Amino acid sequence: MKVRKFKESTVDKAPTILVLGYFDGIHRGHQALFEKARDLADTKNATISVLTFPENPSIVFSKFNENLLKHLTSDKKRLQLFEKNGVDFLYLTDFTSHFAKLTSHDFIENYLKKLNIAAVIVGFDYKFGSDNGTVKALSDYDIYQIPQISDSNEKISSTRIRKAVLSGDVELANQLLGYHYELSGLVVHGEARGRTIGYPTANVESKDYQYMPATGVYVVDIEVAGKCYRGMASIGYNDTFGGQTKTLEVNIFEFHDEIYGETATVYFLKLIRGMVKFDGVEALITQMKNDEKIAREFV
Ligand SMILES: Cc1cc2nc3c(=O)[nH]c(=O)nc-3n(C[C@H](O)[C@H](O)[C@H](O)COP(=O)(O)O)c2cc1C
Ligand SMILES: Nc1ncnc2c1ncn2[C@@H]1O[C@H](COP(=O)(O)OP(=O)(O)O)[C@@H](O)[C@H]1O
Repeated sequence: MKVRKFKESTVDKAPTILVLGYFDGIHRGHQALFEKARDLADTKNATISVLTFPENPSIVFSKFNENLLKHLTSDKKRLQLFEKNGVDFLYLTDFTSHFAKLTSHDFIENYLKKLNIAAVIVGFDYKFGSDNGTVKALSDYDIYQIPQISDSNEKISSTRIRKAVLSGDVELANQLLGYHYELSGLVVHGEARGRTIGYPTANVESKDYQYMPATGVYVVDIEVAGKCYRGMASIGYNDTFGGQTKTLEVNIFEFHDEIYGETATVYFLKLIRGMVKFDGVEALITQMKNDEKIAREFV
């Protein structure tokens, strides 16, 4: 897959199936658009292109809050998902005040007409341009609008997945994403307490703007130095010890190595329970033994 800033001089000239949208998470609803794109690319002997934005368009329209910078995936994972879904060319354009003022007609003239389009694919609710143009504005193209995909009679959407992650329902998030919700980060030093209670934990600090699942204890898989292990994670303030900062920590099963400075990827599989402020360390250890049993048995 080639990733480019959208410019007339950088667009590929071969016939292409153009998929339009923002695609936070590239969830099962989004994946349906790419399935159609692959079908059409085969029959029309065309490439697949996506024209999208690196950041959330709401930044231009809404009062700022930090969540506007967050995504369901890291930038790296987002690229991997586009590639896995068959995208050949990813064209990025910044969603700015100037961009937001373009009408649907301007967008077609300045962007679509620069590409050699064999077909256009959009989602069921696609609107574009300052005039809120619909697919009718794209009727000069071979245009496909993909119907909404539901799960448990409810639309699959980035908003629904975001809510599931923030409430700790990572199983629902995973089911709607079609893959496991993940966070990557550097393994850093904590209080060096974990080893003294028989449960060393790799403290994972992410530099990506992503949603952190709700505080609690989770069954996870963790990838470190190219290998994947089962583990159990804690997200919280280590209330039992009066901790002040929120950490993501993973006790990794069948693992005995020093990994400070390594990059680890944590895949969230299931919420086990909420965080508890225990009266003493013994009660915490007893609870962690139980968490371990659940995490080891989870399939
Ligand atoms: C599976 C698991 C469950 C945990 N549950 C709790 C909990 O309920 N309450 C709590 O205060 N800390 C909990 N912790 C966090 C521990 O307090 C923390 O890992 C320990 O203090 C070590 O911290 P350190 O990495 O800074 O040395 C849990 C940690 C793990 C790995
Ligand atoms: N099974 C394991 N799970 C997690 N970390 C482990 C494990 N075995 C060894 N380690 C190492 O020990 C460190 C965690 O020990 P811990 O006492 O909790 O210290 P810290 O407070 O610095 O996290 C990890 O960062 C890692 O380098």
